[in-house]
Amino acid sequence: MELRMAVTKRFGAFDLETDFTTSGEAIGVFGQSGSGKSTLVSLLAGLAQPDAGEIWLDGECLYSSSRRIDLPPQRRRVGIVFQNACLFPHLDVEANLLYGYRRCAPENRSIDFKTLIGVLRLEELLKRGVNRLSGGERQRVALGRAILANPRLLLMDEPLSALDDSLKFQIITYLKSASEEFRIPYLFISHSLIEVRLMTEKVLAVAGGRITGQMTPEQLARQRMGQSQVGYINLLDVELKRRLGGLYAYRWGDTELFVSAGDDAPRAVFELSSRDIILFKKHPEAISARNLLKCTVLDTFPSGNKVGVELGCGGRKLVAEVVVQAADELAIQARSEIYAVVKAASFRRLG
Ligand SMILES: Nc1ncnc2c1ncn2[C@@H]1O[C@H](COP(=O)(O)OP(=O)(O)OP(=O)(O)O)[C@@H](O)[C@H]1O
Repeated sequence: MELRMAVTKRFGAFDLETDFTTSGEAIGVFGQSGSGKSTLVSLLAGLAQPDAGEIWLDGECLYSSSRRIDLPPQRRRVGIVFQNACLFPHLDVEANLLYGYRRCAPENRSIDFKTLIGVLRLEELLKRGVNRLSGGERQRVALGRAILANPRLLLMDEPLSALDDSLKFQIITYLKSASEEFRIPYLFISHSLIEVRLMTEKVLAVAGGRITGQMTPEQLARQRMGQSQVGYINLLDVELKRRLGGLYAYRWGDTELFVSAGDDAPRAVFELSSRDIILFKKHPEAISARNLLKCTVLDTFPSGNKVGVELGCGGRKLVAEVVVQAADELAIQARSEIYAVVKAASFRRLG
């Protein structure tokens, strides 16, 4: 997918002005509340009109003020999933889904209904009224309806914001697998850095109605680490090995991690703040913390008044942070060996 948006739009005191080109299959739009993310979505989908400029999607002009082009929403082939599923309350799940098909020109109806309901696990819900669905089920139906219209681009505008944390991370799996299965690229709009890191491979950062940069989610996370209350959040994808009394042992790359907040699910994602990792130059003796990880320093980078330390650990990476004096005392530099110590209680389960 290739998108170019060079547009201006003024709403009272707020003015949006963008001039960017981006390409990819999983792109994030990240910014604080009021930065202009939803305005971008509306302009791209044709729900609002720019004051001036041009919008191009995959080589087709959707909007041009100078050439007087303004394709109506249904001809843009851009699907949207909003924060609140916006389903038709008087229709059941199946009828809501089939509405997506009706929005699609017959020559573009290439999404197989059965495959879709399989991917989104909606088989059992087809005859249910949408008012009797949970928040997560409603979002799966909204996603299915948008996909059945076979859009060339799916806009997901804060699709997880209205969901509980535990549900959010289940829905992420559906969003990603449906987009991959049906090869539909997406723009994922969110003010949550964690969501953007889990969902996208490239991010457009938005602030005050401007695109302030394009970067990888990892670069964005490091950029924001210094200003964040919680430092850098490591995301660890783990597999359950065994239970040990009150602890759970997980495989993370080639490393075994001991976690107190585990459960019996075979796979999980845990968060670990860079501030909960203590670094030792030498192997410490007799410690109460359950995780002692032998690491190699891969990189160091400034982060506010601290130093970010990227560690290689059993084939995976972790980011820790230390104050400048500690970095000097420990002589932390690329390729040096170091021990990272983490308490079993420092991991927080996502989902
Ligand atoms: N239809 C409108 N009329 C007047 N002002 C609007 C309209 N739509 C958006 N705005 C204003 O434009 C600015 C950007 O809003 P927008 O919804 O795009 O931000 P956002 O980044 O999506 O925020 P949020 O994450 O809270 O949804 C806000 O100041 C908002 O009040």
